[in-house]
Amino acid sequence: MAIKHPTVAVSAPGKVLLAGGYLVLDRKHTGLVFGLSARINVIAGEIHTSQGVQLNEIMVDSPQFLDAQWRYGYHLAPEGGGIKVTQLQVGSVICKNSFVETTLSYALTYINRLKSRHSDHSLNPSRLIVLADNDYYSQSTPTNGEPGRFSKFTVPLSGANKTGLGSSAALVTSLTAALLSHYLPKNLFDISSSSGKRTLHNLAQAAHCAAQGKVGSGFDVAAAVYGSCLYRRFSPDLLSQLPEAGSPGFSEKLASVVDGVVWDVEVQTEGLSVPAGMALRMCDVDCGSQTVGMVKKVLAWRAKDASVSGELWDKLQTRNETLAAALRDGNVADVPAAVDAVRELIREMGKRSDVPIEPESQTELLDAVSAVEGVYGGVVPGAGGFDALALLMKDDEETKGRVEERVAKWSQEKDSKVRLLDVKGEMEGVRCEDLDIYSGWIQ
Ligand SMILES: Nc1ncnc2c1ncn2[C@@H]1O[C@H](COP(=O)(O)OP(=O)(O)OP(=O)(O)O)[C@@H](O)[C@H]1O
Ligand SMILES: C[C@@](O)(CCOP(=O)(O)O)CC(=O)O
Repeated sequence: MAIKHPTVAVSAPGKVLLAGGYLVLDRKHTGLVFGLSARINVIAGEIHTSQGVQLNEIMVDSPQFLDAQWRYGYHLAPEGGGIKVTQLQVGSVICKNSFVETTLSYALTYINRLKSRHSDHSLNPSRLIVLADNDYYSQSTPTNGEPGRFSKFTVPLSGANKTGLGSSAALVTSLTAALLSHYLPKNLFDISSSSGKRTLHNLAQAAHCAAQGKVGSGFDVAAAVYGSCLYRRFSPDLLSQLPEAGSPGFSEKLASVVDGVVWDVEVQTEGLSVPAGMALRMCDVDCGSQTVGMVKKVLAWRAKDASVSGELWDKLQTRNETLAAALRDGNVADVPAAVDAVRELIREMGKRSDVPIEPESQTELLDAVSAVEGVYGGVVPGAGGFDALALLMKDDEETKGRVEERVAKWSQEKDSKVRLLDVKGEMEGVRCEDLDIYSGWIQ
């Protein structure tokens, strides 16, 4: 008899790298990573088929967007290749979602291996629904009617302008967590336990790297699993022996990477927080400019000018740690100077590598917003560039109002669109959710 799998919902937060961009790519250094209140939610349930109908299908829906349904058939690949998923054509066009597809192959392969070791070979069809908080996409993206927590957009996912909050990492993490929670009994996977989080982290990192076609530092997946933390990356070699999903031996190698080896990643959730009464908030800057290849260029400079760049990175690491300590220890008065000290070296790194990490327009904007009463300072987060700011400010409506006014004035004067998002820094990582939150979205 087929086992009934429960309908479950999980959510994982977005991220911001407040300090440690580029440095965090090197295990020698750490990053100040914050989880965000904007979450990607995934609800997993069974597909009920008519009696006698046998189908192996997984359906993933992102009902906030047009044409955002991805359907896959699945089968056991030969020679230990694990579960191979193949996208099914719905209608006349086939629209791919590599993050969804790769996550399904990775998670289902892992689940199937664990289940068969416990003499349970059922991998029933399932349906997954993805719901993303509104701040992941720019307001310029048209919506249908009054936006609730989950807006309905009038465009496909590819037409929505992202705000850079790490949607792919939060998606891969919550999709993996939803699949594990749906298919596995609690004694084999429990999202609230530390071993459950470790399994989820390792599996989601592997799937995310495969889907994006490169091994980054992984701070975004760590934020999605663990929330805010001081982060030291894993050695990239850990993932280098993994063959392509579906190829011979994939299943065993994946299990060994997830459970068989000790990861050298360090995630200190006690290492980072914001003082009571302070909030970390984000601004979306929509000025139409784009910078590609920033990481490549900074790393090329790091290698070429090793002694100068090494000294600069060490100094910046110390300043980042000073900022983390001021925040963690609640030394509010020390925060503005600590932020400025970090920014000074970020600008130097930008100048020396010839990369617009904190370009002049962002320097001006940061200085203008930092002068607003109640703002302790701000940075260009992550890789930097033109499109976002992270601000540390008083967590009250008056300060929020003043910042909104300042950025509105800036937008008018400079002909660029700057907007304070609703999202805030949050400590908690992945979690189970009550199904009630999603009424209207799940039938
Ligand atoms: N709501 C969603 N439903 C389904 N897939 C999604 C959703 N949101 C994001 N994705 C997947 O994540 C991809 C976007 O990932 P990408 O790494 O480009 O952006 P990001 O993670 O938001 O950006 P950044 O790393 O700059 O923060 C989409 O192409 C899609 O595959
Ligand atoms: C430049 C880098 O250190 C940070 C990129 O951060 P973001 O995607 O700009 O938030 C790259 C990485 O850590 O993978």
